[in-house]
Amino acid sequence: MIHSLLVCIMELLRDRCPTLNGMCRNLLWAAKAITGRRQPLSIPRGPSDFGVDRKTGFIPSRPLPKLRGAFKLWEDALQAKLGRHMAEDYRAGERLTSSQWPVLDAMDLVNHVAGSQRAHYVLAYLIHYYVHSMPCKQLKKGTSITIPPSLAAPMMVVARHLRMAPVLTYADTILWNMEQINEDGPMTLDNLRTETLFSGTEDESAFYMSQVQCELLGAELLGVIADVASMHCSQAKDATSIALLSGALDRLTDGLEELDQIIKGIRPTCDPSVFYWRIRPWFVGSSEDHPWIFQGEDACIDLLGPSGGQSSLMHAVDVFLDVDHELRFTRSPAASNANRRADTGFMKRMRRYMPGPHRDYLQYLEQTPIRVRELAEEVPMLKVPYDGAVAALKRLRDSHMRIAVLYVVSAARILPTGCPLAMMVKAMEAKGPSDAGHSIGTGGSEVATLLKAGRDATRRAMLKDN
Ligand code: HEM
Repeated sequence: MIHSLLVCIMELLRDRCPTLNGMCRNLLWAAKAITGRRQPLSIPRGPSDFGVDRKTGFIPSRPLPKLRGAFKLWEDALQAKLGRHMAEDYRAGERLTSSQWPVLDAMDLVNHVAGSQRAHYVLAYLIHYYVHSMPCKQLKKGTSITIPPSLAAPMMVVARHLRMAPVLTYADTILWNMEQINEDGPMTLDNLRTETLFSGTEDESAFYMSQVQCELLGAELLGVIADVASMHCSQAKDATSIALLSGALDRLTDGLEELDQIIKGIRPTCDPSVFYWRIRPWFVGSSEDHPWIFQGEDACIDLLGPSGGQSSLMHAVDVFLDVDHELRFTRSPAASNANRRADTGFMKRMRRYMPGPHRDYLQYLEQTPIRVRELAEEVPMLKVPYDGAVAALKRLRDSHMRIAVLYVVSAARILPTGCPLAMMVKAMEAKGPSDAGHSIGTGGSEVATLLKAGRDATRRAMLKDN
């Protein structure tokens, strides 16, 4: 009885007094949990509980500190074999001697999130280096590649702890692969640089940094999304909230247009041929031709390479605008045959490569009471700003598709001469130039079909056709 009264008072306070909104919301959930009036999914939380920073978004608020003590062994290897010297090592045919290394107990790292993340990052780069610098003769089609226990065992421990795949991911290459130029300076683009490069080229750094730029800009978009997520349903249709939502959608549109400009700006700084032949081969994960085995561990399924499809930022925008990649809803214009043939589960699968808390954040956003698309269907004033944001996301996917076709499909047709890469180039040469529309991306997809399907799914979210 007292608890129910408490719930009523707090509902009243929350609706009447916006400044107490956050506090009341938390107390309400707790009170409802006690009274059983409504089963809460979890205590409501904010972005920071999921490792999302107000200023840097999914990028940590500071670069991950280097590992110390016994784990410095991995750091030193990364520094010596990879870093900016890796391309030369590769030419010299040097191999990581990790099979002679001790098997370190990574349980000592898991109490510290940044330590686990750093270990995942260092080990993932070392594992990809180990695999892709293997002498060609050992790599006949169908041969499996065994990752030695010194790399496999600690990687499995940290990957399980972080609830992400034990392989190089978007988090490793983009979110965690940076250092500050001036350590006392801010986490802004002009004070950051890439830490680890496979090819040692400026092109690779530019490829990573363009995505870092997207993620940093994305922090602002995540702020807009978080503000809407914290609104209460009963407020959603009052005049103030509609004006706020409309403003939020306009800000999202502007941000997506800026992301579009960043993607369009990649071309002068990253050469498509360098990307395709000298950078991308290092990203390849386990494949049917060369399945990876983590010595001493059960079989792993999540072992594809890094992909922009693993960017939690892009997923958050999709969730917010209710883009239906899986063709669950009947929307207009109807999905084409090519759309239906595409890998409609790709985006969902890519979530397994994200750090667990980032994936949880997406789930949290999916469960927030305000569904912007449904609201915009009901409230005429929201239709135009909602469609504007969807149109901006569609334009971004159009630009991205053009870039991906240029960098993957077209670049695959021109074989470079004298390229130093051993295993992957040989394997690619044996396969021959790709057919447009059938190039397989690092995420294992048919690139053009997949990206068109994503663009069309975005287009179908627009209300003016539905
Ligand atoms: C040279 C630059 C880029 C190239 C060559 C490129 C290439 C690709 C390719 C081939 C795919 C297909 C899936 C796969 O195989 O992994 C893909 C997917 C994706 N990429 Fe990129 N990408 C680039 C830049 C970016 C940037 C800057 C972002 C922004 C964060 C991004 C975000 C995405 C997303 C979200 C997907 C999933 C499909 C979709 O949402 O449409 N990419 N990219």
